[in-house]
Amino acid sequence: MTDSVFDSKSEIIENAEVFEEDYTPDEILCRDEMMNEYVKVLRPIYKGRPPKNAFLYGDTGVGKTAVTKRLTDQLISDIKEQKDDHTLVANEFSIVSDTVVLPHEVTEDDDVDLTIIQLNCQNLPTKSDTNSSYQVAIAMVNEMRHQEDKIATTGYAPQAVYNMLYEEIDRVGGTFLVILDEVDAIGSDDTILYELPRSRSNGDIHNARIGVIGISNDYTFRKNLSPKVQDTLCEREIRFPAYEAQELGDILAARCEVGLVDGSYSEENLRLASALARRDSSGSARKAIDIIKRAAEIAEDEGATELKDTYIREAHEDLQQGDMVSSITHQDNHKLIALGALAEAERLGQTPIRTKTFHEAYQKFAEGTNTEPLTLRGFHNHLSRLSMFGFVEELTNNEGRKGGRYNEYQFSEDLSKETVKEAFDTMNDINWVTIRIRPGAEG
Ligand SMILES: Nc1ncnc2c1ncn2[C@@H]1O[C@H](COP(=O)(O)OP(=O)(O)OP(=O)(O)O)[C@@H](O)[C@H]1O
Repeated sequence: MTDSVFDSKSEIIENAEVFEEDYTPDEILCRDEMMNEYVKVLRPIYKGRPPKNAFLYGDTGVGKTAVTKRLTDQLISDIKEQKDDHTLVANEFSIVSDTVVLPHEVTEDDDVDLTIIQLNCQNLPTKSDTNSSYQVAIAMVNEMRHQEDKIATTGYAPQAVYNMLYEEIDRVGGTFLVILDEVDAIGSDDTILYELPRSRSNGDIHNARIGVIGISNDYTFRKNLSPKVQDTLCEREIRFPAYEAQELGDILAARCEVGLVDGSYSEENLRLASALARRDSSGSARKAIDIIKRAAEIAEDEGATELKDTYIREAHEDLQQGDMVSSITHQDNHKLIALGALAEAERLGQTPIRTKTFHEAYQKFAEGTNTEPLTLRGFHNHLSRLSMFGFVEELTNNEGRKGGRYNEYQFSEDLSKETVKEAFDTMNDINWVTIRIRPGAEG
């Protein structure tokens, strides 16, 4: 037996893969209704009829991707089975980063050729609003080309890219299912979403039929789509509601049964993890699974052979902290600078801090980051948002005639100056500034 420092004294995690993001569970629980709807969308493909378009929406972690993966896998295997007296040729596509291409199945029976291309629009090379449809088209062209024929992500006229895309689609032929995950990331230029479903009726392609499935957790995106896209893409809509705590418990129980050592956890542990996930993520299975995974790791580090509620609470706090860091990094520069200035104020023992002093601290921090500071009024708008988002707490004081009414600010219970600093440390485009604050700027 080896005696390694990397070994833990106890083992609770039996199969770590089942807690990874790309794991496909054996069974999708609590989503029967959505699966039934989804099957109706995919059924024409199985039957060799023209594919349908659909739009799936629901908050993060509610099973949109898991259900999609499960049903497309099943579609491929059922088509294979249906045609098992024909020759199947797996057409190898290379995989560009963050995109998944399921194998292209070519049967001798032309009407069931199926190519599934799945792209995560968030991971495309540019986030610029004006050309994301263009980037989707380029990514699709590259999915269908061999390494040496792939095209660059810039430099082509949009029409030239669409022509290449149609050429590739026609070359491969058959039925295409294009799944665009996080489709809202394509922004306001939704050209690709009406180009693709209409390409056959517009005479751009002749040998293929295309169905498009858009997946999003941004409800406003659907509303803002151009009417012609709404008509096609949203032909069918499938809404994925948040999971209830009980449903999260069922999903966790199934996951832990394969992932954790028998007898190392209790129903109560799972109930707590589900309740915490339900509370702060409005029902994300991903959150519930992450809590259990982290809690099991903490338990192993502690040398424990069983999960305890304290580990689950600790895991939850760790993850909250991570979520906080990432939501800070998504704020604009003025809000970041305001948070940095508040962290500095707290370090100097100046919190809660009055508005004018806070504004002065913000100005100093802004100067140190080479940012043009906002006036008190503009700054105040950002403060209101920070307090609305739950980063900052606004305290209203009333000292009557003597002192009047005034506001003071401090970090909310969920945020600390260390977390703000940690968030700054992860960002390359803004630096931390050490400032001095003149107390009593309010006069
Ligand atoms: N009904 C379910 N049964 C089993 N596991 C599930 C279920 N729903 C979600 N999961 C698991 O929860 C995690 C998140 O699910 P999924 O990726 O499908 O969410 P999503 O709705 O696509 O989220 P996002 O919008 O953030 O991409 C995955 O590990 C997935 O396997």
